Amino acid sequence: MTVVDVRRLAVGYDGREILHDVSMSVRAGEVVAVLGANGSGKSTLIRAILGLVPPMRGGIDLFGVPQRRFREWARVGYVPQRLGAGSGVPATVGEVVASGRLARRGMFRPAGAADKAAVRSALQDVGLLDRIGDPVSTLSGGQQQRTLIARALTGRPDLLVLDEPTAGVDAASQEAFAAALGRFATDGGTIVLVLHELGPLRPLIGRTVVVHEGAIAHEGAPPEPAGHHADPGHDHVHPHADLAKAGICEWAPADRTAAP
Ligand SMILES: Nc1ncnc2c1ncn2[C@@H]1O[C@H](COP(=O)(O)OP(=O)(O)OP(=O)(O)O)[C@@H](O)[C@H]1O
Repeated sequence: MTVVDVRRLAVGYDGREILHDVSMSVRAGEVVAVLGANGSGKSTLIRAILGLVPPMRGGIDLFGVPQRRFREWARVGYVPQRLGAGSGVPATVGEVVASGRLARRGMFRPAGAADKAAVRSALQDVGLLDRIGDPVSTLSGGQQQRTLIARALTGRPDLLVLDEPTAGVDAASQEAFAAALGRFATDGGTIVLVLHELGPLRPLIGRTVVVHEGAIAHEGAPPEPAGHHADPGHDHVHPHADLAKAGICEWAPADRTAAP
């Protein structure tokens, strides 16, 4: 089954087109990483898939249904880039994660035993159960990201969409993150995520898609780590040396593979 089908999509903001002609599809159970230079439109593609930015042209189907008619949003979990520092909301970790159940249970029905169990299980999954009662503001950036993935997991989605979930996240959190995503994928979940570096997520990724100049410039299996690139700290995304050489993949030469 095709979970996400994007066809000849054009999207932009205020009439300025960012993505001109993007086609990609993701089958059930796939884990697809979206790569590309800063500003290439990766987040815009993710937002379009989630229905947060309307298409200018082209079409998007979710679970075989045209997006404008799609209503089963509880099947889709979203992990945004950041919690939003200084949002001023003194929510606890447990409350943030519980908010991921709202789409499932409806806004006005009180949380039941199943909701509470799902929250605890999702927090257990990301290694933060002991922080359930703490304000999220007291967590590190990586722990906040883990809270967001627990929030997405607690809604028991079929599709998880994540926007640079590991950017600037400490190694322990990245590992916990990778483990939680791995369990989700093993259980048959579908994942689309924007990444700068494959890092500990590399073993999970089945396919990479490179966005460049508003279109998909390359699609393929993730690169195997080789030589010094396999060393810790050198696990950077540079699968497309040919694109880099041709000058159409500007992020590839900008990675830090040349560092000692
Ligand atoms: N809400 C918005 N309104 C207007 N322009 C926007 C908006 N969001 C993004 N853009 C512009 O769209 C382009 C693509 O941005 P987008 O965030 O999709 O890129 P990205 O590939 O995710 O970048 P990064 O890797 O830096 O997160 C950029 O030029 C950006 O300035």
